[in-house]
Amino acid sequence: MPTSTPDALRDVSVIIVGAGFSGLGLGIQLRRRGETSFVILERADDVGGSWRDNTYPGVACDVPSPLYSYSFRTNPDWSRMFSPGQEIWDYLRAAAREEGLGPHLRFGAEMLEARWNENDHRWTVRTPQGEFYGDVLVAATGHLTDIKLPEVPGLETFTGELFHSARWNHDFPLAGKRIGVVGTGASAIQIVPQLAEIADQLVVFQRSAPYIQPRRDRVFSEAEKNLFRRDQRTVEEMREMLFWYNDSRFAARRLIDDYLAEASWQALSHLDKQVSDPELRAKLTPDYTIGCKRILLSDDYYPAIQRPNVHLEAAALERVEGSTAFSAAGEAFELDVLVVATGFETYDLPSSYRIFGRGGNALADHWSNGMQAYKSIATAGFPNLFLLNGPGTSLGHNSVIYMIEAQIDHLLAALDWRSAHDGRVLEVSSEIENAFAKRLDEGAAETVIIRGGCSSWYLDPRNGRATLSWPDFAHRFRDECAPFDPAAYDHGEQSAARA
Ligand SMILES: Cc1cc2nc3c(=O)[nH]c(=O)nc-3n(C[C@H](O)[C@H](O)[C@H](O)COP(=O)(O)OP(=O)(O)OC[C@H]3O[C@@H](n4cnc5c(N)ncnc54)[C@H](O)[C@@H]3O)c2cc1C
Repeated sequence: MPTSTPDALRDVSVIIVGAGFSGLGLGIQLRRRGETSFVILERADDVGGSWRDNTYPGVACDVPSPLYSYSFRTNPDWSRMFSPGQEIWDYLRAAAREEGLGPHLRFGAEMLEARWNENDHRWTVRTPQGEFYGDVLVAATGHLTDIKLPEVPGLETFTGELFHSARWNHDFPLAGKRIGVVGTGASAIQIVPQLAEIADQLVVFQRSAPYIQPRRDRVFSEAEKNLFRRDQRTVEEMREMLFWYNDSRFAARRLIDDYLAEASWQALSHLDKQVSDPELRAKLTPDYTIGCKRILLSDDYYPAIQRPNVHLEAAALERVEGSTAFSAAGEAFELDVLVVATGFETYDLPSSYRIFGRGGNALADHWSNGMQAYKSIATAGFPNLFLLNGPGTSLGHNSVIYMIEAQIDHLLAALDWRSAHDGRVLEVSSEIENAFAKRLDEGAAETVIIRGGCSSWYLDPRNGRATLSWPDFAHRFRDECAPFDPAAYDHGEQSAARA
C-alpha cells in the first residue's frame, strides 16, 4: 500500500486525470460554478499537456489562434494567426493560475491504476502520492501523449544523439551538426525549416509525401490586438467566421468532388509555385487521395527542402548501424543527430490499461476491437467514468478545443443531473455504446480516411476502424453532445451515493 500524506482533496466528488486543455477546461468550469470538491492529477510537473511536451523548434498550432483557445476565455494577445507553442503553453498556465486551479492541481501524480469499487460505487485512483477517492472519474489524458518510435533495426544502437520531437533535448547543441529527421508529418514540417537554418547537413527521411497547403500566417498588429482587447464582439465574429471556414473543409473529407478538387488544387499548385525542379517536385508529390492522411499547412517547408545543405531522401529510414543511417532506397548517411518525428501511439488511450471497471475489467480489454464510447464520452461497464478528447473526437480540419468544450458541457449536465438525483450512478449499456459506435463507423466509411485506402494514424491497425476521428462536421458534434439524456445513462445497478 502506498503511504498517503494528508491531502484535503484525497476524497472528492470528481477526480480529473490530466492537466491539458481538457482537464483544465473542466476544472475551470467547475471552479466557476463554485465547486470545490475536485482534484486534477497530472503525471508531469506542470500544466499544458501537448504544449508542455512539444517544445521543438517551430512548434505552433495548425488552426487559427482565435479558435485555439477556450470560448469562455478568449485571448486578445495572440501574437499571430497561428500561435507558437510557447504562447499556447503560457496561455494554459495563466488560465490555470488566474482561474484558481492551483489548490486543485497535484503534479507528479500519475494515475497508475483506477478501480471502480462495486461496494461503495466510487473510484479509487492509485498514484505515487497515494490513493485518491472520487464519485466520478474523468480521463482527460489526451491521445497524442505517448510517443511512437519507428521499428527500425539498430535504432537503439545509434551512436549519435537521438530524440523524439515531443521529447526535445534542448541541452544538445545542434548548430553545425549532420542531422537526420525521420518523418514528414505535422511536427516534421515545422521542425525542418528551423533545423535547415543551423545544420551543416540535414537529411529528411520521407516514407510518404504529405499534401501541404499554404499556411497564410501573419502577425496581429498592435491595432488589431487593441481592438480585440476593447471589443469582445470582434473576437466573437472572427471566431465565428474562422470556425465556419474551417468546418467547411470537412466537405473534402466526405469526398464531395468539388471540395476535393479544390483542396487538391490548393496543395499541388502550392507545390508547383514553390518547387521548380521537376525531379524534386515528383518526389514531393503525394501518391494518394488528399485527406486520407492529415493535410498540412506550411509556407517554409518546401523552400527549406531546396536549401543546398538539405537532402530529401524519398524513402523510409530502414536501419541504423553505429552512426550510419540507411534508407530503404539503399543510401547511407553519416549522422550526428537523429530526430524522430513519427508521432504518437493513437489507437488506444494510454490510460485504458490502467482503468478497471465492473468486475475488474480493464478498459483496454473492453476496447480490444477498437476504442469507442457513447457520445465519445461514456462506455459500458465503467460507471461514472467520463472521457474527454478520447475516441471519436479527432478532427484534422478544425479546432479540437471545440470538441473538448462540447464534451465538458455534456459532462457538466451529467453532474448536475446526478446531484439532483441523489448521486445516482451513471452508466451506459453496451447496446447504446455499440449503436453510437456503429453510426460513427458508418460515417467514417463515407470519408476519405477509410475510402482513400491509405494507412494513417487515424486508423486502428488491428482492424482498420477509424476510431479516433469524428467523421463529420465539427458543429454536428456539439448538436450530438448538447442534450444530456439521463435515460441513456440509466443502466445497471443504481444506487444512492454514499452519505
Ligand atoms: C505538436 C502538436 C500540435 C498540435 N496542434 C493542434 C492544432 O493545431 N489544433 C488542434 O486542434 N489540436 C492540435 N493538437 C492536438 C492537441 O493534443 C489537442 O488540441 C489538445 O492539446 C489536447 O488536450 P488534452 O488535454 O485533451 O490532452 P493533452 O494535451 O495530451 O493532455 C493530457 C494530459 O494528461 C496527462 N496524463 C496522461 N496520462 C496520465 C496519467 N496516467 N496520469 C496523470 N496524468 C496523465 C499528460 O501528461 C497530459 O498533461 C496538437 C498536438 C500536438 C502534439
